[in-house]
Amino acid sequence: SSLPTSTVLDPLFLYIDEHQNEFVQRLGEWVAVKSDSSHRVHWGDIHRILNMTADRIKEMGGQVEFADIGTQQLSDGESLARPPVLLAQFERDPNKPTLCIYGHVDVQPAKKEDGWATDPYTLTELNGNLYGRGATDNKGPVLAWLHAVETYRATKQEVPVNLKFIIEGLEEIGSDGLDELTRQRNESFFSDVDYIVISDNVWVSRKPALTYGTRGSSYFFVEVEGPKLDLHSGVFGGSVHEPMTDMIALLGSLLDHTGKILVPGINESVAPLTEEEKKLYKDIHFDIEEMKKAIEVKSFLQDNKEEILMARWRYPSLSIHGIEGAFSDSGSKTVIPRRVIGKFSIRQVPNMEPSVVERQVKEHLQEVFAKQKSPNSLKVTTSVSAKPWVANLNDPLYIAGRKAVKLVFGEEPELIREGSTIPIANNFQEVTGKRVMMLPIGGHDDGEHSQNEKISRYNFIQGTKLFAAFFYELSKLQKDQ
Ligand SMILES: NCC(=O)N[C@@H](Cc1c[nH]cn1)C(=O)O
Ligand SMILES: [Zn+2]
Ligand SMILES: [Zn+2]
Repeated sequence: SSLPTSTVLDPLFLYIDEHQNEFVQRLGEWVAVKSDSSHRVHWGDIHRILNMTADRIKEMGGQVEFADIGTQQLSDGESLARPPVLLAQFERDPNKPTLCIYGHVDVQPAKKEDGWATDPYTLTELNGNLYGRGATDNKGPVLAWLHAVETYRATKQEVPVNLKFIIEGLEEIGSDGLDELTRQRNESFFSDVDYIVISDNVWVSRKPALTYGTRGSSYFFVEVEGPKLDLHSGVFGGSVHEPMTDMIALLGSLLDHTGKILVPGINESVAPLTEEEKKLYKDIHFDIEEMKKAIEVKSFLQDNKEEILMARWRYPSLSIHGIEGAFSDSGSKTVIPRRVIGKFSIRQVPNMEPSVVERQVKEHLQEVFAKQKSPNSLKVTTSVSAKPWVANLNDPLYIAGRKAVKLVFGEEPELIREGSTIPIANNFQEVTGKRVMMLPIGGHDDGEHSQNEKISRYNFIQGTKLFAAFFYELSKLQKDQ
């Protein structure tokens, strides 16, 4: 509309402020659903949260479809039907641009005994923060989008863009099946989409941000199998090749104490740093001391802000996550585990190619294992295989994002990248050819994947306003062109 901005947005912002307790309550209902995708026992809860999402969309007049995405091969050898992907759309006006919003409603695992201060599945408000698994990753932001739509409807204003939603339940384990669905629906669901926006990451400081890059990821399982049963270390220690000893040699060969990946070929494929790119890091707000305090570490692997951010965003990293089968309870069991599975992942950046990285890692591990001269068996498998994503910052989508941030937060957004992975981001951009932007609302200290994950009430509510303002700015973009 040609109405002044404040005439359109003020009633929306007022509604959001006045209904914030309902919005928080709804987030509580969503957080209470244990939709942890890492284990099949919780997949029923993924179906439940997808149904709850569909119900909200239907209540607001949207049409929903549950798209089948096949079966998942599980680590125990069985296969299981994947929870479907929720595709939704609202009434279409050919004169409006079409925005497709992607999000996920599955979560990382969480147990109170991992060290949470509150029950992870009971949303708990403390000092302005809403604690609970999925509060920021990614139930809070998905709900904020839906609340932005609700706000337009409740204040009797037309949503100024056509809206589509893609909501999935397997993001945290790599979004398997969604790439294929994207290809299948490229000529149908995606054909009239102009823009794709994702809000599944966090700011890097107290300043709001727009995100133009994410790292890719490959996840590795290294299995070493030896004796038929676990053995007594007093009887067999010193006379058998222990699977765990092989495992330590394998995992210990992957990176050095500076964080440098030692797998041959990996670092050589990283895109060189240009002077222009280097400049982008200078003005980013990132307080090293505050971050050290927040996560209680004495130092980082790098010494200055630019190097820390580059290590997070534009260089690869390798993290070792765990060893399945290793004795990990408290106490002092004197066992030789018969079979152990090491788990690690490599975050990837332009111009790395996951399939090449996976081959390089397998060859490296086989070489190290051969030197062990062990009779045990080695098996290396992979999952996730997600490419990095980088957008063009000059895309008009970023102009609308900038304006919306300015309207709600009164300041320019920081232009940032993200160290974590949205597996489908690159796929959306490459397969559909549509413009993709990330518009985060989570705070820099939200602790995604950690104990005590949270989103602040401020970010959740201002984030809802940001999304409402973004619809408006996106529609103006088209008219101004
Ligand atoms: N908020 C995005 C996110 O946390 N994504 C996961 C995706 C992933 C990568 N490997 C397995 N899952 C992440 O860990 O980055
Ligand atoms: Zn996420
Ligand atoms: Zn996540």
